[in-house]
Amino acid sequence: MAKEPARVLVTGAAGQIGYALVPMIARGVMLGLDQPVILHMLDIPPAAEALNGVKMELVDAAFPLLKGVVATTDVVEACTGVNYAVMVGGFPRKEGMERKDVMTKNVSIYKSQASALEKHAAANCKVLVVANPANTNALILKEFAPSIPEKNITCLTRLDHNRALGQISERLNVQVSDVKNAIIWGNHSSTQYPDVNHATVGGKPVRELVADDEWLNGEFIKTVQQRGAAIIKARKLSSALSAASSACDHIRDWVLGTPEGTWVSMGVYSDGSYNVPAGLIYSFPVTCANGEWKIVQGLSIDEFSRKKLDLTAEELSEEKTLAYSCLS
Ligand SMILES: NC(=O)c1ccc[n+]([C@@H]2O[C@H](COP(=O)([O-])OP(=O)(O)OC[C@H]3O[C@@H](n4cnc5c(N)ncnc54)[C@H](O)[C@@H]3O)[C@@H](O)[C@H]2O)c1
Ligand SMILES: O=C(O)C[C@H](O)C(=O)O
Repeated sequence: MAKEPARVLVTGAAGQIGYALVPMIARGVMLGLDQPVILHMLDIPPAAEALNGVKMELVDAAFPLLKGVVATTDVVEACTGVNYAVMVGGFPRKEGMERKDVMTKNVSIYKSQASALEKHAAANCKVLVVANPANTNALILKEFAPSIPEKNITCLTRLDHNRALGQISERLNVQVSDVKNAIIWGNHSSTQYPDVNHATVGGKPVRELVADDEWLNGEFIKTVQQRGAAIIKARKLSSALSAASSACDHIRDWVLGTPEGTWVSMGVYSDGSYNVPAGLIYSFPVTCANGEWKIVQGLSIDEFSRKKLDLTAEELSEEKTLAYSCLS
């Protein structure tokens, strides 16, 4: 029997990530090839015409899985009945800006959209925040939507995770699909810690295969941390196709499960695991089954890594304070 359509909200749908993301969702890349979808697309009034253009293209593409499109500038209409919410709406970082610079503009959006989601989304709606500062926007959304279970509110660090896999595959000249179990710890920012201490290729430790600790502890980390800025420098626009694709990876693995023996990175509400302060949205290694994520426990953390885990946690605590000061 055919499945009931799932309602998927994309905010900021007239923007560049939105434009890459909605056709992926309509093709089944996010929720599977047997899952019909109804897209709810939200943007702000100045983008209404462009949003309508995206809707026209979705109709023109005749996606078999797409059972309806709601394109609106009304946040209540956009949030009503949605099972998944991909929060992309906001102001992107431009060349020379740090993520903190977009804080003031973006956290207030997340406060007001939290209430709309809480009141109007379907019960058990799963939320993925993409817009920067992603971890802190997700935290604000969580705090201003207290009845949404905290396990349902996440942010995107899968792009950083995939970037780490990509860098290792290029360095070792192996298929990216053979590189497993990298970890992104912390903030989706330049303090994130891309950790390959537990990563493998064909079952062999990446650290042994690369055999160059200086590169792994230096250039590799920096490249992943700075990749967003490098894309902005090259394109004069921030990453979009890779962000959209990684958002699909994030939701797909969350809903359909991670493969046996594989973990991924997700920004989730910290429960204090690995001595990360509770009450932050922090990126951890997770496995997913039955629609729930679980932090991978028991990984060894050496002294080098400990410092990096703490540094990015400190930045997130500072962002939290700054976010609240922007809202008051
Ligand atoms: N977490 C990640 O890995 C990651 C990766 C890339 C980009 N990003 C972030 O994603 C966000 C979107 O990037 P983009 O390149 O698509 O930007 P964009 O400017 O092309 O699109 C953003 C869209 O959001 C809309 N918008 C603004 N305020 C809104 C509101 N209150 N409600 C609904 N929509 C609203 C804008 O009108 C615009 O259409 C940025 O914050 C960017 O920094 C995050
Ligand atoms: O770096 C940015 O501002 C854009 C995005 O977060 C990215 O990582 O590509």
